[in-house]
Amino acid sequence: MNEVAMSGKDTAPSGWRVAVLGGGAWGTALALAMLRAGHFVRLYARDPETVAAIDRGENPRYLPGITLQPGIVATSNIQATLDGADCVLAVTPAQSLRATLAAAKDHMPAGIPLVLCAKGIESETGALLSAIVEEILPLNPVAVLSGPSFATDVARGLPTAVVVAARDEALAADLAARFSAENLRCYSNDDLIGVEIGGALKNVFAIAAGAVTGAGLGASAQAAMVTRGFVELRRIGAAFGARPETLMGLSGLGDLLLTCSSTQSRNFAYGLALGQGKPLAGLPLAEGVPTAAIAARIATERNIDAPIIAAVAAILDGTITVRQAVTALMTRPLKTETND
Ligand SMILES: NC(=O)C1=CN([C@@H]2O[C@H](COP(=O)(O)OP(=O)(O)OC[C@H]3O[C@@H](n4cnc5c(N)ncnc54)[C@H](O)[C@@H]3O)[C@@H](O)[C@H]2O)C=CC1
Ligand SMILES: O=C(CO)COP(=O)(O)O
Repeated sequence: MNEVAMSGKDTAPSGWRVAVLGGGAWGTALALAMLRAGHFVRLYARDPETVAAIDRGENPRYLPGITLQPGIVATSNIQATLDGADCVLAVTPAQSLRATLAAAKDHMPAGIPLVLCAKGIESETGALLSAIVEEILPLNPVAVLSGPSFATDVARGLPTAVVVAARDEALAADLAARFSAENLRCYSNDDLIGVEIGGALKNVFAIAAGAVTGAGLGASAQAAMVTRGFVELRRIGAAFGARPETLMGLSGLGDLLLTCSSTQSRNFAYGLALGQGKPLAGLPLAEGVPTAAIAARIATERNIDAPIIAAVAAILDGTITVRQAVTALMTRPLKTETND
């Protein structure tokens, strides 16, 4: 039976014209969240079938079983989506962000905020997604929305807390206030890089957590991996200038807690299949796959000790098995517990 997405705020949509780029699970869920927060929502999906489905009030490919509340204006015309927008949410996968922004560039109203909702690092260049926005759209302030938030939970209107970050504290606070609704609580943060890195790297450890579970290594191994993984996340974050306390928050620790413990996470599910030796072809998007390889390269280049990230990258490129990775991690020279 279909479950009707709940409506949060009762306010008439006197709000912003919000343009959502991306008609997948997260783009559609955020479009619903923006409707509930009182905004007018246009959504760009490149696939006409997705547009037709959203017009019918569903997105069965990406959000099966969820009925969309009316109000999302979907189109495959990116210019029409962006025309007159007050704010843009970029919700295509990290490795597609550059292409999405290139398509948006000529139609982007100057000065309006671009809110990154994808989680990853560009695998070819090692660029953070915010750097790609600043390169392609230098006239648009960049913000990031991140934190523990499964698209299906948000689409169903279940209580969720996220963080909205921008370098300009006032912009972050304004966006957080405008995006919040009864069941979406948005905190603000001026540590753009910290919030971005937390979301990008947690996916790598979600894959590792899934692999540990899939290989039947036990709950103790799982806890050890997530804890030591969090140390690696903070080391890489520090190298990019993230504030340590940011990574203790929703984007970072919060998202690790969620995605390292739930088969609802596509990254965890990907790792689970890896650990069980099951086929990987055809699995849904797992952003941690391309990000693991580039994060491992960044760690090597910057001389950051990140053995779990290196192990995930090596498992994914087929150099070692999950079992071999675990043996290598367990037999590293003993050392003092350093947590930074
Ligand atoms: N699904 C979730 O629960 C959450 C996802 N995210 C992040 O949001 C991002 C998107 O994820 P999902 O929407 O879940 O993925 P998805 O796989 O459900 O959908 C991705 C959508 O992007 C479209 N797309 C891909 N390349 C494109 C391009 N070049 N131009 C236009 N459209 C393109 C696809 O056609 C598809 O509609 C990822 O970085 C993910 O980590 C963040 C929080 C929650
Ligand atoms: O980022 C997410 C929840 O915060 C979604 O995680 P997955 O992409 O692993 O499903």
